[in-house]
Amino acid sequence: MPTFFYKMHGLGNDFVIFDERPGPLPLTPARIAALAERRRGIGCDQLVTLSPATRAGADAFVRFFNPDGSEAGACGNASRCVADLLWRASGNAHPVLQTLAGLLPATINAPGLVTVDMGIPRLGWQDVPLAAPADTLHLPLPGDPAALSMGNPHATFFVPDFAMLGEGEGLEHAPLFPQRANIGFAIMQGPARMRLKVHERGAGVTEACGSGACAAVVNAVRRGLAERVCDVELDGGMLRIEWTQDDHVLMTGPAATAYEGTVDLTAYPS
Ligand SMILES: N[C@H](CCC[C@H](N)C(=O)O)C(=O)O
Repeated sequence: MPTFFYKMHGLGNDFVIFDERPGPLPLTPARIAALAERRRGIGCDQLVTLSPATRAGADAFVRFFNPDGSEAGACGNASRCVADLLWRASGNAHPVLQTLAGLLPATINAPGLVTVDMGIPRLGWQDVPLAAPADTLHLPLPGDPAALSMGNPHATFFVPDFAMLGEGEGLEHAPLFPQRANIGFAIMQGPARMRLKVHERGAGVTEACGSGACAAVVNAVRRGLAERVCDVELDGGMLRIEWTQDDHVLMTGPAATAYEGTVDLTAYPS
């Protein structure tokens, strides 16, 4: 029985998206991992599902799964893609995504150019979360990172170059991060621009990380390194991030459909 899916990406951070609003699909962590695998499966950085919204005002309940089968509370690039998908289906240029991180209002600025309100950054050590009390602006780790949650855990290292990138795997699993963490490496290029690479939790280094860009800008502002509106250059392209005066993080960038297809889910291990 073929199951329809969308293959989309935000700056090369790519997604397989299943719409379960008509009915639930037999997706298990093992099957998600198999579908995300780039040789024997479809291949993606995250697998995304849409389900019927359970909160008033939301258009869909959106869940994000890493290639290792773990679930993430937020995914910025996929949120832009889902907003674009919802708009194309409904004509509503202001879709609202229900996620584990909360309700995310989106705006379709133009076809393929989307702003998502990623919500309020959580700055407390218990919010990230960390394994023990700590100043989230200066974690007790070599390299002195800052940390926060955008609904998923992020640590940001402010660095002169990307020599530390290979340490991302070990840092993701540091004991300080009981739920692991996404590890960002940011090179400031002025108060309104940074270059960022992210080793993503459960996925490794990706071409772009939307929630990581949000986290990096908020952490840079907290450190006095950036203004509240900052352009973030990732390997896959540019995002514009604004940490508003009322504490919301707005992320603006592209969303693209690569192709649509069908897959026999039962052909994959459950
Ligand atoms: N790997 C992340 C989820 C995907 C985040 C990234 N693709 C984005 O655009 O925000 C985590 O486990 O928290």
